[in-house]
Amino acid sequence: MVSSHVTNNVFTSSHSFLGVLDEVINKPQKGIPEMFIRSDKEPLIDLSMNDKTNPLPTIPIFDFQTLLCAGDNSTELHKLFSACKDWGFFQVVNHGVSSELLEKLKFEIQNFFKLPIEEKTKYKIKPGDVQGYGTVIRSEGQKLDWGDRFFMVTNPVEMRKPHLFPQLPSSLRDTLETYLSELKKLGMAILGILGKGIKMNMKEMEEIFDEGNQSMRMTYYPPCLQPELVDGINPHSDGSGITILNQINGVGGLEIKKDGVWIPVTFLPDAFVINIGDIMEIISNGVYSSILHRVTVNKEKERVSIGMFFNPKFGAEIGPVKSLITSENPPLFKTLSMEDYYKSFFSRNLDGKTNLERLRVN
Ligand SMILES: O=C(O)CCC(=O)C(=O)O
Ligand SMILES: [Fe+2]
Repeated sequence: MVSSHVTNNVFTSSHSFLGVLDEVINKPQKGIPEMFIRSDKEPLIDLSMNDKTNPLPTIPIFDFQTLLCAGDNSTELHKLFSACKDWGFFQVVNHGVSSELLEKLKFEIQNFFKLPIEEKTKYKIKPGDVQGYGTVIRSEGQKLDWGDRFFMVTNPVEMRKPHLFPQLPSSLRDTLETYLSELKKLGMAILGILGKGIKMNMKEMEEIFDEGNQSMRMTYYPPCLQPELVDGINPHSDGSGITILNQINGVGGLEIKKDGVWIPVTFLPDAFVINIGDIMEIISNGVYSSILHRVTVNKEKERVSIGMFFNPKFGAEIGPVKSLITSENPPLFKTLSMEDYYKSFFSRNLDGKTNLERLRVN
């Protein structure tokens, strides 16, 4: 059994599947294999309903530079805090990450997924692990997503697995390294701002996330002849504090569940989609919402995305922040170590909000 070389078996699994592209599309077979067909899938959104007279709501958009300069009681910050409560998702523009870097990243990631199977197999998730190329299979009959993904921990640097990040093609590795450091700055700034909305001082939030654990998932969603049968990614909430998602090639498909309705996240060039994860819902004692989202796939076009997950450091305790707890406002979630949190999170597949529900105080 191979386990993370730093932590004791918190990132564990049984075995894995490489990907749709190499195991399905590039092999002769008829129709969509049973293991991808979701009989319980909620129908795709009928976009013809999204007309000018009756448009679907769209997730809020913020200018990052404006947020940075905004006073604690400004309308702009209040709008942001409301977005985190009501939507759990927002987009940021003017974030300072250069278009050149984003273009380079797009080029490198697209090329990576086009590598021959032998190259990608080098990164395949090993038994007992959850990091690497592919999808973890935990049970017989498990349904698989119509997406090829590569997940790994990138920070702290000593937690990188020697056969993953350090072995990536050097041009991808260098570009990712720059991207990760740019996103770390952005992520920490956003976390600090979000802290203000729950009456935390910036120090408190920084202490939780500073030198934290960051991971990333790159996903390639191949086109599918019967998109209504499959999920690009099953409805889930993220286990992170926050996630910064980059819709690399501009092809949509991300949808979030708001007030019982699936709403598409529109693509905005050079914008990042930011969402609240389960850990932030816990820390904020339910003030901020970690929202269900899914990816639907497309008949003609492939979708490529990269998400970066910002988590507290190992050794941190997570639980509702003390400044929010009063006798009228008791803790809604348990307090636990990050290690126990990861054990619980990585022992299951992404599926609804099941992990968060387990951490709720009865
Ligand atoms: O590809 C996307 O748009 C979303 C991916 C996602 O939700 C995830 O990786 O957690
Ligand atoms: Fe997600």
